[in-house]
Amino acid sequence: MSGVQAPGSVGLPPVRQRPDLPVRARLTVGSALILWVIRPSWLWRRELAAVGLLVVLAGAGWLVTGWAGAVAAPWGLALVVCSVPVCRRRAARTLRRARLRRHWDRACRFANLTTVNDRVFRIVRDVVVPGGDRLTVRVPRGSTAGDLEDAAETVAALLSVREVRVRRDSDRADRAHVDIVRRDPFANPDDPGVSLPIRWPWAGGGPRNVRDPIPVAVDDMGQTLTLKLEGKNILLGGEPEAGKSAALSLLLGAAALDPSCEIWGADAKRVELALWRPVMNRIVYGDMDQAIGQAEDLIKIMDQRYELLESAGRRVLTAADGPLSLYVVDELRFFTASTDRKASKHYNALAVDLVARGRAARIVACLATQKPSADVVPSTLRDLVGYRWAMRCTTRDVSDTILGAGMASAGYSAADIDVRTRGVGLLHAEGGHPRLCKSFYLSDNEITDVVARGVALRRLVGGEDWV
Ligand SMILES: Nc1ncnc2c1ncn2[C@@H]1O[C@H](COP(=O)(O)OP(=O)(O)OP(=O)(O)O)[C@@H](O)[C@H]1O
Repeated sequence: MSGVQAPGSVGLPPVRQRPDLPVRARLTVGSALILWVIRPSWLWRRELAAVGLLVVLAGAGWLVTGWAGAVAAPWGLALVVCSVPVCRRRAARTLRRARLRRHWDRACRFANLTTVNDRVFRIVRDVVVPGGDRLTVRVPRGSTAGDLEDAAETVAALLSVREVRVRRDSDRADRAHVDIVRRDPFANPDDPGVSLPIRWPWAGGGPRNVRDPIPVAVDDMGQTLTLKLEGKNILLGGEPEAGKSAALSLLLGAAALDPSCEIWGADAKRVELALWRPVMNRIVYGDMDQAIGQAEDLIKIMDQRYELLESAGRRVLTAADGPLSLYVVDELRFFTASTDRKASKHYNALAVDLVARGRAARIVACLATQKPSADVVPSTLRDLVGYRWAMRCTTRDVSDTILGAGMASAGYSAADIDVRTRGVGLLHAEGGHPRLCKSFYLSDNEITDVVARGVALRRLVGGEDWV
């Protein structure tokens, strides 16, 4: 029998063998019962309770009407549970949950995660999400969330799932959050070559406040991800057709639905922002001089806002001081690395200034580019951006230029994204870790509808005297 314990026979002998402890424990009848009968049965308690209930019913039926009742009573209950949808769902959920806990227990034991007292990471909460299961587990005494994180790959193999992710609870060291990723929620089982669009939750609603968290994507566990634009800038990169413009259109949609928001755009390809034109304050296409003029005008507005702050003796602009200005650039490369090098140098200096000083002046830059290399996105510009969103990239290096150096080696590479799942990328917000997600999608018809509502809202509000 394996198991060791310090001298003395009080308490439960450890099941896991610890070679550094010299004395083998003597299993008493009580401790053997706990280890080999009570604890394993506890994991089957729901099933045992169900069987017990059926046996009691059969006994009661036998007492009342004999054998006919003994057969009819348990079958009757089973029939009721199966035919009433609420009962059926509850029973299925309970059995599924019990099975998950048994599999989890067994995986932890095989992954050598038991403590010397035969304890494992205990599930305290489990939620079924589209990508699999999201658990909160209690860390047993003597272990840390890091132990589970180190064994995540072993646990994933034991559970036969795609991936197991572990995150320590930020408030409690004895709690960890575990994502059991069972399937790819972005895959289209009917036609893997077609990326199924996910409808944007704000597509059909009324006016919005652009300062609220904007839903932009769904992560691979089915959770909605939001971005708060105020005080931030965003850089989107990825190979052609990866879904950058589709992601940008969500930010444009949010801005369009907030009549107090100003939208400025620069679109080298003309067609990407064309649909948004009716709600835009100013748009330039592939013209360097116009793009420079537009950036200079935005800088003038920024300076005016800082002057307003200075004269008011304040440091923070509020919504009452003026609109939030969204500066959207689709295909940044055209402006930052054009054939006219002098003009591009000038534009780069303006763009860096806008991104660096614009945040406090309520100017938010959203920059999209196919090629985020150093010659296209000056590193000074890239380092100032709070949100980085890497759609599928051709190489790990390109992915790193968007997300930050070392991210690919840390396991976050947009080059690993399936080429068929358009709109899937890694979204990295300051202070967090990149999250695999798929952006919501606005079809051309939906964009037209959002724009029409944006125009109507602007007409309603009209006549405001902003700085
Ligand atoms: N979130 C999404 N859901 C479903 N399909 C998407 C999604 N995002 C993009 N797509 C599909 O991918 C196509 C290309 O998207 P998009 O134009 O946004 O790519 P892009 O990266 O801007 O391309 P380019 O760099 O050539 O401008 C879209 O027409 C659409 O069919």
